[in-house]
Amino acid sequence: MPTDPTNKASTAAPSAQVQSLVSFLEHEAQPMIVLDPDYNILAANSAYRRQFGGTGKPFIGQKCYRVSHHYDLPCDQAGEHCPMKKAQELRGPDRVLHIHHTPRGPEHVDVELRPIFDEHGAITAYVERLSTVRSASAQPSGDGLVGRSPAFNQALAALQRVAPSMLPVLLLGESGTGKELFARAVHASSARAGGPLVVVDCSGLSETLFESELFGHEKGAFTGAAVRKPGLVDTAQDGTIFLDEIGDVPLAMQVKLLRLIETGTYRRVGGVETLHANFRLVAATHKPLAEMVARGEFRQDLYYRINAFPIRLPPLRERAGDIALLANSFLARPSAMRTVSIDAEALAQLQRRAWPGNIRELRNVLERASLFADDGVIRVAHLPPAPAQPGPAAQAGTSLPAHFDGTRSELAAHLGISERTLYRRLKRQGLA
Ligand SMILES: Nc1ncnc2c1ncn2[C@@H]1O[C@H](COP(=O)(O)OP(=O)(O)OP(=O)(O)O)[C@@H](O)[C@H]1O
Repeated sequence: MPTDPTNKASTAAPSAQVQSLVSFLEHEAQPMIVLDPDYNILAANSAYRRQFGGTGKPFIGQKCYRVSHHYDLPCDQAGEHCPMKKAQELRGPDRVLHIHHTPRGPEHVDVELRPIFDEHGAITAYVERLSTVRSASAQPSGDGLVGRSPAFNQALAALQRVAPSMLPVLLLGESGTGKELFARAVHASSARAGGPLVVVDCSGLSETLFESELFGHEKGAFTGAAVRKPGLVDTAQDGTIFLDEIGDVPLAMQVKLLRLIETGTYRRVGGVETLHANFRLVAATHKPLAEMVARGEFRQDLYYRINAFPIRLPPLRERAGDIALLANSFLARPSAMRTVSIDAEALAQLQRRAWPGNIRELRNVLERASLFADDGVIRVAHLPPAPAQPGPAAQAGTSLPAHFDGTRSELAAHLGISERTLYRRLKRQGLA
């Protein structure tokens, strides 16, 4: 196999078995390396050399944990999951999501390791296949999901597993934790990425409105139905439907939703024809659905259907390690009118806050602070005063001010919550 001379280092000559493996892997489209059982990289195929080999540093003969992580110890001794350890124990393949150093900076990489056995059943080598994860960024990025903390990586690893399947996904997380962004990433990482993604906000929709929005209606189905209207299920053919705040679907509608999911069929309002749906379901809620089932507020059968693959999205306070990365991402957004940075003291203060409004609140605080940063640097003085740490009850539902002079969207921005969430809360308090 032709190897880059700069990447050669002294290592034992690979066995004939490993040599034939290497030539077999050379023209695989995905980056692959061959490792000995002592973590040494024996060979890399051309796709690996192209994608990961451009640092100018040698990697053949080097330890995999040095090259990919700049660690001096194997991953498991550095507090991470080591797929080689696991593959050795299982005597089979293991897969893990890691952040690797690459010529482009840190990147999320999906790593799969397979052991290679000799005729006596001993492991002689491992083949590692690497796929760069495109649905999230481990360095500041102008758009999409960013994050690299263990709590974020866990949710991302789950997303990577489920996205290519047709399984329904349930995203569970507080307001502003990125449920919609995750739903978009599930769609974009699936085989349906070329199809539509239809977002349905289930909160604030009455039963009849929900039904006609979802299933559409025939001409004359009800007063005002002057023409036949296709429903969101029609629009989502060959794509994904994202049911946001599924916990708000009225009980009577839950039966129809269940039938749609179970049989893949539905009828327009006022129609007799049975239509066939073809969509992948992603649902989200900030509500404790299991408790709602116990209280009879949510149908158990529907819950089991949608809960096939739950992913918990961590609140920002559980991923404070991502605050600098998120802040630098928001400050680098193309919407920013000029380049603004944040000083270390202001950043440290942001890292100590509780963030009941999660990432949305962080984004709003930074946008506001940018307007005060006349010399292009956000300092502590530009941040809104840190609110007293709220108790758990207050955290569950940011309390609304008694009086506010401004529009609904200004009030939402002021509270660091979405307009949708504000509407829900106003409704709950009988104000909407
Ligand atoms: N991991 C992330 N990286 C970058 N931006 C993020 C991330 N997660 C969320 N955001 C941003 O935070 C804001 C809130 O995200 P999103 O609307 O997806 O949250 P949500 O959980 O659906 O909120 P709600 O329940 O209130 O509708 C958006 O501006 C989104 O772009």
